Amino acid sequence: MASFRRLFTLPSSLLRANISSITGIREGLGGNFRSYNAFASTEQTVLKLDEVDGLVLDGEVARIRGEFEAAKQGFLRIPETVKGMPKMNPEGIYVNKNLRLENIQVYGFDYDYTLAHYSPNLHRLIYDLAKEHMVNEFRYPETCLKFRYDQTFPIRGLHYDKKNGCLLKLDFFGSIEPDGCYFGRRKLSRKEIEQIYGTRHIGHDQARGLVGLMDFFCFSEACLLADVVQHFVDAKLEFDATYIYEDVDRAIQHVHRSGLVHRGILSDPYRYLVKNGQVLRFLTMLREKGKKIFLLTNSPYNFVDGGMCFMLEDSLGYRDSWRELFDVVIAKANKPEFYTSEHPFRYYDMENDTLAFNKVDAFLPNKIYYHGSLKSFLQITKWNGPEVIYFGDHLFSDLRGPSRAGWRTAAIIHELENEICIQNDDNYRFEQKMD
Ligand SMILES: Nc1nc2c(ncn2[C@@H]2O[C@H](COP(=O)(O)O)[C@@H](O)[C@H]2O)c(=O)[nH]1
Ligand SMILES: [Mg+2]
Repeated sequence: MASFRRLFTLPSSLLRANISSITGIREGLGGNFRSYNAFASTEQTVLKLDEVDGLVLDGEVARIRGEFEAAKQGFLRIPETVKGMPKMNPEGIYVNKNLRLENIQVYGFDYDYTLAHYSPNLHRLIYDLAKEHMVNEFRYPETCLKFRYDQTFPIRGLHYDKKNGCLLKLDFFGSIEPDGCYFGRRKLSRKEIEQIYGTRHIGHDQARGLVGLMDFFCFSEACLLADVVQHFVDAKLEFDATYIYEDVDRAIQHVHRSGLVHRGILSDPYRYLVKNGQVLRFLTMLREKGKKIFLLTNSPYNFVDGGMCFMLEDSLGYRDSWRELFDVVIAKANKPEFYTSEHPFRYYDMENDTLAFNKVDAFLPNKIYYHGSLKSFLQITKWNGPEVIYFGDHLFSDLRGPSRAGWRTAAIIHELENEICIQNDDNYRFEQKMD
């Protein structure tokens, strides 16, 4: 209805006339117009107006009808123009720089949220594990166990303000979005935002107290931060927003570093992992075209192996064959430091779950390597920056670091699919047209 209203820019006099007339008719004619919708049935309303003696003068009715017809014609013209605008493919690949794929000889992939995709159940798992850790290890009140992950709450790219305890959505220029400031689970009004921050713009000093929650894994953290703040607010207890951040962050780190989350995912892969047959088709096609392929992930090997076997089990011949798709597999790479450090690679012994001590000066097929650095990677592979493209989801770990190294990058932006669907929707397009 909102879009219809916007599109249908009736002159205010007409609107006023209609609304008051409808009221009059309702009162006067009892139930005749009970199901009236002020906008959907405007024409009907106007047609009836001149039949109601004494309510509106004939001249006024003619004027209203004229204005209505003009507005209606304007409305009818718009779809034709808008219809001509091409719709975008939500599953498409979009470029912001020219890229000749024939010049790309090497394809690199991140693992989590790039090759492997997860259901929202994963956020719930991380949230629950971290919450339990805070209660069991940091002695947060047992009532915190009642917290439930709310998948409608977080989005990517929020900032937590360690000084004030607010979650912020900043725009491109570093200003707080009007609807984008939450204290606990409560959205703050513009006035409240101004009381805390002075203006909507975040200055240098304030920015120092912000921590970015940049990737998909951070959804759980954002929600848990908000819920813990809300807990203290509800309990009318004083709290330090920095300590809340530190506790939540430590709990989240524990969940990842201890491998709790990885074991949780592999214990019930159907619940967490999303199978996608196109991945294998794409990798196979690259191999057939003679491209080199590498996997560079921060995840531990066993976790990646379990996930890849699960995702490709229906299409691959035998269990371990996914590794044959890759020329090089690097796990626990410690991105983004990988791009700037000088760490050597270590050979990972899959059988014994141990790391070898000897120097790595070649990548052998079907072997796994840990840690390392971009510098060693380039020395060993001799792959040139511009002939490499790296696919990833994380702004710093997968996009900024590699770009600085001269690689081409491809960002996996899940949100775009939904954004494009919204932008393709006629309601949205009509609204834009009228603004
Ligand atoms: N220690 C932390 N590990 C984290 C955190 N968030 C995610 N992760 C882990 O990183 C990898 C992501 O790997 P990639 O394939 O996308 O490079 C995955 O194993 C996560 O469990 C964190 O905040 N701290
Ligand atoms: Mg990733």
